[in-house]
Amino acid sequence: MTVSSYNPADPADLVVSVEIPGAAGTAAAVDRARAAQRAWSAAGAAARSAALTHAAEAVEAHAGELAALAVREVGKPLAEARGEVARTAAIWRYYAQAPYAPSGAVHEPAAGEGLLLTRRRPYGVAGLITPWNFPLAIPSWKAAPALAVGNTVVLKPAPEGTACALRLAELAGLPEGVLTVVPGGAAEGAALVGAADVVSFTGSTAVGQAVIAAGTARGVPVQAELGGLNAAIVLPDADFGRAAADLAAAIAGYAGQKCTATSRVIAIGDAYGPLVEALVKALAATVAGDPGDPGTVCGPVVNAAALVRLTGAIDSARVAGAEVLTGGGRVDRPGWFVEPTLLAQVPAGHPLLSEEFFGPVAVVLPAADLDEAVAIANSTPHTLAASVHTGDLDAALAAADRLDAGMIRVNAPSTGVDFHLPFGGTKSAGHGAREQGQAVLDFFTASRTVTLLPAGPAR
Ligand SMILES: NC(=O)C1=CN([C@@H]2O[C@H](COP(=O)(O)OP(=O)(O)OC[C@H]3O[C@@H](n4cnc5c(N)ncnc54)[C@H](OP(=O)(O)O)[C@@H]3O)[C@@H](O)[C@H]2O)C=CC1
Ligand SMILES: O=C(O)CCC(=O)C(=O)O
Repeated sequence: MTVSSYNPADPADLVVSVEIPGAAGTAAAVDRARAAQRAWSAAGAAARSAALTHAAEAVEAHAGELAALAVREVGKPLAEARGEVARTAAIWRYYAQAPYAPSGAVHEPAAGEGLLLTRRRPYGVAGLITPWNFPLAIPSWKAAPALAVGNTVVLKPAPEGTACALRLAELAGLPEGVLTVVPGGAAEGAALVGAADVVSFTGSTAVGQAVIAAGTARGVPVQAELGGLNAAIVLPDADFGRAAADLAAAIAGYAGQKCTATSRVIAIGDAYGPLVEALVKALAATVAGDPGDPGTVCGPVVNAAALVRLTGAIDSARVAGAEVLTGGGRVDRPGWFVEPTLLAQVPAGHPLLSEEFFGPVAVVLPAADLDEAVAIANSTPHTLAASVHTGDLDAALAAADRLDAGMIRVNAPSTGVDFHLPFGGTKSAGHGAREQGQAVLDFFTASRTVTLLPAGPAR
């Protein structure tokens, strides 16, 4: 059996087709990773740091090639693909410092002599299941911290991002068994969850819940970053031109295929009219088309199924009485392209208001005041990211305090978060420890408490 990926802008272009190992082959890859783990952990901080630095340098040295591969394999517009490559190198460099970070603390005993130590130890093999939308950065922000603290890694990328993951691992050039890519689909993913010592997943809510259940039943730690139904709140005092530019980027950048993309725009009071006018203009002016063109903002969606799902949702909303303010159809060119789209008056109960669609499509909703806007934003289990647009810092902080979203950006697109801070959502948007930053180093290690008493005869 094989897995293949195709160019979303030119579906006749087969990017890669590789053999997949099946469940047994995946379990064998985990065994090999487990055999390599002791030496990797024992190699010491300097060796692991040097290996991660080498990975960063290799990514930088092949930046143009990797960006072109992301354009071709997942349809990421060139400017964003270049940004993702730079972010990928920065992630490996950032975690190259982690092996030198303190791995615990020293405490005084509650009574008597001795020493109490806490020490973080690697679990063994980290099983990583990654999506196609950040085919270089997400594998890196899971693998680099897992490796830094002494785990070895088996990575199962989404089929659509297979070539990117394979090339990334090749360039990283880590010792045999330390970073293994297992191409494949659900069988390989499930086998990895069934064998790894710690599991990190990013993808859809439905698959994530299956991964959480399977990993938790085995008693291994599971971290899952799942879908978002992200809200942007615009107050009447906002600069509508600036807010519209930020929102258009968050709705249509990379065709809305980011878990942090904005899909609900909530305009408070008098903001509604001018904001809608500015946003329609900004979305209509968004450059949609060839992802290889450096000026393109909105490329194709990832595959034919995504195209059908998105155009079907827009059509069904229209039939149910929604108004299409801009876009609403396919971009007139071969490939899987959807126009940047804004809808108003989407009736309550329509799936666009409750499900992650992962496309360049948003709905605009009115709210009487900040209380109502926050209530609308929080009225979903998929609370990952949010943005607030206002010149009133007090209002922004009040909103940030009350929004359920795990990541809130003020006067900025909801997308584009920093890699050195905790990343994740609340409710159904996330499970387990946060990704990224220093927080994830705890996730990839188990704490040991060690009590040391003086040797010799009892005193
Ligand atoms: N939060 C985010 O960043 C992302 C969210 N998504 C959301 O998910 C939707 C579907 O995208 P998709 O890429 O198919 O993501 P999925 O979550 O459906 O799949 C992710 C990966 O998990 C594999 N898998 C399927 N079943 C299992 C299982 N039981 N155990 C372990 N692994 C399994 C899939 O294999 P196979 O492909 O063979 O099913 C795939 O490789 C998108 O439209 C979007 O809404 C997608 C990407 C990122
Ligand atoms: O918006 C970002 O910077 C990151 C988005 C992301 O991690 C995702 O879509 O999975």
